Amino acid sequence: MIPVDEALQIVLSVAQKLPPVTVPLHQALGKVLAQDIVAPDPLPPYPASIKDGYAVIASDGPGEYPVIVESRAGNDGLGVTVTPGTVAYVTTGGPIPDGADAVVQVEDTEQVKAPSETKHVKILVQTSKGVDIRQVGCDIQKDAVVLKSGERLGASEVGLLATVGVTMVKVQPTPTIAVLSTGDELVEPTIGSLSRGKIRDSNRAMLLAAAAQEQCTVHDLGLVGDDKEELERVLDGAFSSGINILLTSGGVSMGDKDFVKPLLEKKGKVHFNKVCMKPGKPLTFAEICLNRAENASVNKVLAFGLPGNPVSCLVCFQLFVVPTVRLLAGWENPHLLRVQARLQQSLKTDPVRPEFYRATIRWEANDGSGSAGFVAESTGHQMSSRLLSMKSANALLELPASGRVIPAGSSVSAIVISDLSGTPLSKAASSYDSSSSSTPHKSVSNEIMGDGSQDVQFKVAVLTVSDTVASGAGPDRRYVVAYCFFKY
Ligand SMILES: Nc1nc2c(c(=O)[nH]1)N[C@H]1C(S)=C(S)[C@@H](COP(=O)(O)OP(=O)(O)OC[C@H]3O[C@@H](n4cnc5c(N)ncnc54)[C@H](O)[C@@H]3O)O[C@H]1N2
Ligand code: MOO
Repeated sequence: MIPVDEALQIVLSVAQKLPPVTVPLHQALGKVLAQDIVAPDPLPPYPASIKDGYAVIASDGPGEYPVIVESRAGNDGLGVTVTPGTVAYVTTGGPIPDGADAVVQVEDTEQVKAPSETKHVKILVQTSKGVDIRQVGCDIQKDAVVLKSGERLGASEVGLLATVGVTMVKVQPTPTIAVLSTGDELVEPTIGSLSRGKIRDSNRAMLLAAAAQEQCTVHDLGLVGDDKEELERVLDGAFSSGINILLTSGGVSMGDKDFVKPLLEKKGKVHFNKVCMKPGKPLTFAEICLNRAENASVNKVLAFGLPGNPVSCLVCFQLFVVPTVRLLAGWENPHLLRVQARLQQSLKTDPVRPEFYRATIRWEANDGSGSAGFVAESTGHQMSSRLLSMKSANALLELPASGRVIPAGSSVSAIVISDLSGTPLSKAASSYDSSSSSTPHKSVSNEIMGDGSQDVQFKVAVLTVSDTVASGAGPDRRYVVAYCFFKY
């Protein structure tokens, strides 16, 4: 049995970043950039109005002026010059016509009954040069590096790519993962009534979901019985199909039909086959090198023999496979986030194996120490067969092996295993006290959860409404909004 840190170090030293690929913008979300992105033009590309109002010459001061042109977002004011004693109507984002050097917002003006055909307006305030004008390049300068190789692309980064006109982008791909379950006791989840000795396969669906959550491309290799030849045939097929990672579940312990380990030994190099951890002791890791005839390049498959117990299986996925996926996908730091959390109840530790204890952590204004911090609540009985203990867990508490009891209130290291933005709110933060406020507002989360339904689905349509964009004169950032609704 090797320690967890050592095992993870081995895995990460064997794993290698995948070669970059070029993808269209809509496939870039969540990927790591493999090139610097330079702005080919400034933003705004022309001096633009910050307000709906009138472009003026500041030194003209308050008074009544003819409106010589209307420069809406788009190109309406092109070729017209504002001369002393005249103004131009402008809308937010619209180009400032030549000659004007400030904008007076509509609220500081008054419409004048037209003395002639030309519209007139009364400017009520004294402004000064540059007011309410975005100068060329004030948001992004021409030739500025807006994104650097190695940065991960979220919604705002996708928006920046769109802004600078990058529609094909070089990124690190995410790995392709194949998943299979082994065990004669397993039947497909579609089976309604179970015959004696049979259970439904939870791990394959779970691992496929977990891999998809990490943005991997997934291959379902199905269910394989405890049949060595059949298992070897499926493994061979998987290895030659161009996958980066193979995940098997079950068949890695000491049973007479645990064929995964001997087969991985036959196919490649097994780096370790037991890790000192609870749960997950029989975790096996192997490196399979394949010479692919077409280009003679060596293709490497990282194979994880995950334990069959569902909790052990998913804990090993989190602790070992997630950092591996991140490394392959080019993350600078592939390690999982750790925070400190205070125990809500005392916990007995294992005398031999460090334990990764399933817990729900949440932020409290007073974590019990008098200061703000995370508190950790147990998800209940920690048997490695009890997947319910994993259900609401957003952290794995790292409990060192000592056999002793860690008292409630102690601060322990918690490995974050899910997006903390979904973390339950503390009572104080989530409750809406109607007596203390006359505002009829309720938090959205309270409203959604109030009727007990968590399965609320939203359909979101995103539309850009802009003359500037429609005329091709400005960037369309609807991707930024659209991608905010993707889970990744
Ligand atoms: N003599 C020993 N026996 C065991 C040891 C040991 O050290 N010596 N280790 C135990 C530990 S710890 C674990 S964890 C399990 C892991 O065993 P395997 O990885 O070989 O898994 P199986 O024996 O195939 O299954 C274990 C358990 O999980 C259920 N299972 C398996 N696959 C699935 C699936 N896809 N979906 C749902 N449930 C699944 C299976 O029915 C068993 O109940 O070994 C201990 N034994
Ligand atoms: O090591 Mo096992 O995964 O405890 O049940």
